[in-house]
Amino acid sequence: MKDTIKKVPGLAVVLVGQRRDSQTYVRNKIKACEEVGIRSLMAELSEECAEDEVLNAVSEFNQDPSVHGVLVQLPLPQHMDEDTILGAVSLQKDVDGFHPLNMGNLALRGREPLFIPCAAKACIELLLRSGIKLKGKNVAVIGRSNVVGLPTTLLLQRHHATVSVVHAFTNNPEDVTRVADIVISAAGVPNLVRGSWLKRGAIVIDVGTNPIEDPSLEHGYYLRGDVCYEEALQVASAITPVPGGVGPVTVAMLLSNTLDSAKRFYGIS
Ligand SMILES: NC(=O)C1=CN([C@@H]2O[C@H](COP(=O)(O)OP(=O)(O)OC[C@H]3O[C@@H](n4cnc5c(N)ncnc54)[C@H](OP(=O)(O)O)[C@@H]3O)[C@@H](O)[C@H]2O)C=CC1
Ligand SMILES: Nc1nc(=O)c2c([nH]1)NC[C@@H]1CN(c3ccc(C(=O)N[C@@H](CCC(=O)O)C(=O)O)cc3)C=[N+]21
Repeated sequence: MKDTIKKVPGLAVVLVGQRRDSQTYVRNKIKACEEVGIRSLMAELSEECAEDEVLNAVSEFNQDPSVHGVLVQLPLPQHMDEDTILGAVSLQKDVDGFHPLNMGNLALRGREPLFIPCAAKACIELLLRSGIKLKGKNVAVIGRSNVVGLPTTLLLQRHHATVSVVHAFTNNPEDVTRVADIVISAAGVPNLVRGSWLKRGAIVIDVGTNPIEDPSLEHGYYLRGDVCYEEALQVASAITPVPGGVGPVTVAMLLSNTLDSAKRFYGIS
């Protein structure tokens, strides 16, 4: 009996600062952990704290044998070096997949990362579970960040899709998206993707989760995706909404990565 109690998966979250959207996302992650029986721990640090305090929190979680996943919620305050902090997370506990070695292994053929970043994994999972084949498909990915765009592109290529990447300096992005079978948007710009940007029958995955301030609401904001949903709905054959689309699946992927990590730790296949 004691043995089973010991084998509970554990996720530790480091949250720096008071951003309301980050607090909500972290709360969602912790609530999801509770629902499935993953133990969650949290270190909350102030916006003004020193980088060393964040590194100390990460280091403590790295060494805690009851913790199998360590996640540093992004964005970090401006005065902190994201690379240093993400690189300090134990490779074996990097359930976000943002450690440079995990990202490098995702990019290199013949190598397997220990963890795949959750939002990228969510996009692929949504497509595959909907019966959509990726091999040979033309996919436009809007965004090339380390968090979403880049790992999504790398993962799509692993599934043999032909990927075109659109970013802030792309001229006429609609010319790229209009020939795509699948459009995945992760730009962080509300209503960027219009109906006219899409080929008829295209499949649209909207990763954008953009808080729009509205003081009259309880949380002080509501969420909008990157895609003009009403317009896209007229053209697309399938589309994910915001909220209630990629976000909750991203959280599910985090739980899945944490479980995989705990199994690896305990030697369970
Ligand atoms: N649903 C979920 O689970 C998750 C949602 N998100 C959401 O996804 C969005 C993107 O997040 P993240 O990648 O961290 O954001 P970043 O700001 O780090 O990256 C945005 C990317 O989009 C590109 N971009 C910005 N504006 C435009 C534009 N007008 N046209 C084309 N490309 C543009 C940027 O290009 P350049 O590189 O040239 O600057 C950059 O590559 C956000 O709304 C975020 O909240 C993020 C993580 C998980
Ligand atoms: N280290 C790190 N890892 C991340 O994975 C990470 C991050 N930092 N920083 C910010 C982005 C954003 N992100 C979301 C996760 C869940 C929802 C989510 O659950 N959204 C719900 C609703 C949210 C709400 O209730 O307001 C939905 O879309 O339906 C959204 C966005 C993870 N990110």
